[in-house]
This record gives sequence, structure tokens and C-alpha cells, in this order.
Amino acid sequence: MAAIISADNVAKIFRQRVRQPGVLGAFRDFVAPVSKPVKAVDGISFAIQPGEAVGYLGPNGAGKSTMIKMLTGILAPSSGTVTVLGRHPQQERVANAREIGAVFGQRTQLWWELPLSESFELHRRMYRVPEPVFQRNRADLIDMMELSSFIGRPVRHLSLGQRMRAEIAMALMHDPKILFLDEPTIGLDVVAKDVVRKFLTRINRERGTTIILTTHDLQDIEEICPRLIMVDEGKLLFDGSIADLRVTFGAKRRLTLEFAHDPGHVELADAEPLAGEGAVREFLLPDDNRSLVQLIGALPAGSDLRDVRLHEPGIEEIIRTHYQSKVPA
Ligand SMILES: Nc1ncnc2c1ncn2[C@@H]1O[C@H](COP(=O)(O)OP(=O)(O)OP(=O)(O)O)[C@@H](O)[C@H]1O
Repeated sequence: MAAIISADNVAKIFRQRVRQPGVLGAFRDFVAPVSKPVKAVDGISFAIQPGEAVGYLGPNGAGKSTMIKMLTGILAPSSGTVTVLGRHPQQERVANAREIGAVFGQRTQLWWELPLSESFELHRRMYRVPEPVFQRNRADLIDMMELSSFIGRPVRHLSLGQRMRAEIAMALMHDPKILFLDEPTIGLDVVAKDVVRKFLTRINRERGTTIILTTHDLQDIEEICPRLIMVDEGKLLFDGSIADLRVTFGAKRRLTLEFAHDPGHVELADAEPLAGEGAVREFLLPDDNRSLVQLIGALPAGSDLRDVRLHEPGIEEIIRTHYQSKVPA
């Protein structure tokens, strides 16, 4: 299947002003400003298939928003190629915009002073959405995102959670094939985050809308995105599933065995013992998908096992451990 989105060795270099110190420096800044290049995106390649949901993550300044801006046609790459639905998004910005939806968590695309229903109507006209398609989507999205109680209210009177639900609904009004979201759950409370996550999962599964989102909230990824792309300092760090992430970053599963009484020496094939005394024993499991039954089956006959607990490191724990290992002691 042909990729719906692809990035081929993409780089984006910005020039940033360097402030010179002191009063003389301020004068020099004015007369002969000095700037230095910043590589926000540094040789990134990936391909996304139709219907995928991909989380794009990395620490502050890693180049996430810059990549989303290149994919949505707001910025052009300095080198390399981005292709979205077979087009170069910046060169064919209008055609690209008709087939994608974009939500920027920190910036509204709704008309602040107008009732929400009128923002939807303006969107219909701008995107030339056929009336029957618009009516069907409007009804479905109002229902799914529970917008009916505030559809007539000016956008500036909406809470952040209500506004975000409305932003996402509007971005989907023209049936885009791809939905880009930059920090869609930023600032939302737990309940509002849950509504947004469930909705995005549903849109991806039921409509087959391809989703690519940036986030700092790793639970967004766990709930919405089977695949994640990690970037750091503009470079690609990882591209794969959460299970692959565990293997790549060496985050092992931890197994706790609780015996009726101290079993003496216990050995589990290839597992590393962590706590070695008493009735409770802990092991780090090898980096494979060996099942619990296989592992425990290797215990000597007569082991009086009372309880077994398996701890799978979550994505947050894996990534935190990775970044902590990079920080010099
Ligand atoms: N318009 C711009 N001009 C100059 N530098 C920029 C511009 N936009 C981004 N940058 C720089 O490029 C780098 C990447 O920025 P970007 O906003 O893409 O990161 P990010 O991963 O989205 O960060 P965050 O998680 O903080 O939103 C940063 O060093 C930023 O200062």
C-alpha cells in the first residue's frame, strides 16, 4: 500500500537572532543583527500508511511542531521531501488543506466572537463541503462530542475542554483523510482528556481517518496510537510499536513471586533476580515475549507459590528511564 504521509530525509533550519550583551550590543543588534542557524528537524524519514494512528513525541524543542507545520503546508522543508496524499503540502497548500484536518491545541481555529454553530457554517463555506455531507457530519459530530448544550454559545464563553471538543469536531467537518493534532489534550482535565482520547480512537477505527498527533501526555499515545515516532534534537530516535519500544530501550518486565514460605534458592531461566530473600522474590525478565506459564512452569515441583504479579513498564516509565540515563550524573 502506498504511504499516505511520507518524510524523506527532511530538515528544517531556522535562523535565530543572537542578542549581543550591553548597550553597545543592543545598538549592534539594531544596526547589524547577528543570527545563527538552528536545525529544528535534522534528516528525518518515515512513512505512514492510510488508517494508522501515530504519536509523534519528544522533549521541548525536539522539532515536533515544526514537522507538523511542514506536513500541513505551513512551512516548507529546508531540504528533503514531505509528501501528503501524494502532494507537496506547501506547494499545493489549498488542495492539501481540503483533504486534511488540523488542530493546534494552543491556537484556536474557531471564530472567537461567533456562536459555535456559525464557526461550523463558515468552515462549510470555506471548504465547500456539500450540504448533505455537512449536515450528516454536523449531526454525528455534535452527538459524538456532546456539543449540543453549547452549540449556540460564543466560542469565547466555552471552557477549554468544550472548545477543544469543538475544534476537533470542526476539523472533521469536511471528511478529511488525515487529522493532524498538535497537543490536543494540553491543559485539559482528566475527564475532558478521556472524552478526546475516546473520540479520536473511534474516529480512527470507524472512519479510518489517519491520525498523527504530538503530545507530552504519554497516556494519549497509549490510548490512541499503536505506533510512535520519537524525536530528540531534531533527529529520529525511535519508530515502532510500544512493544518494540520496550525491547529497543531495554525496559524489562518485572515479575514478583510470592511463596507460602521462604523457598530457599530460586532460579528462573534467563531472569535476573532482584530481591533474593524471604517469601517474596522479584526478577527482571528477559527481553522476549516468553509467557508467564513458560516462566513459572520452570520452577521446581513442589514450590508453594501463592501469588504472581507481572509489572509491564508503561511508555512513560520507559521514556523517563531513557532520558534519565542520558543526563550526566
Ligand atoms: N519560527 C522559528 N524561528 C526560529 N526558531 C524556531 C522557529 N520555530 C521553532 N524554532 C526552534 O526550532 C526548535 C524546534 O522547535 P519546535 O517548536 O518544533 O519544537 P517542539 O518539539 O514542538 O517543542 P515543544 O514541545 O516545546 O512545543 C526549537 O529550538 C525552536 O526554538
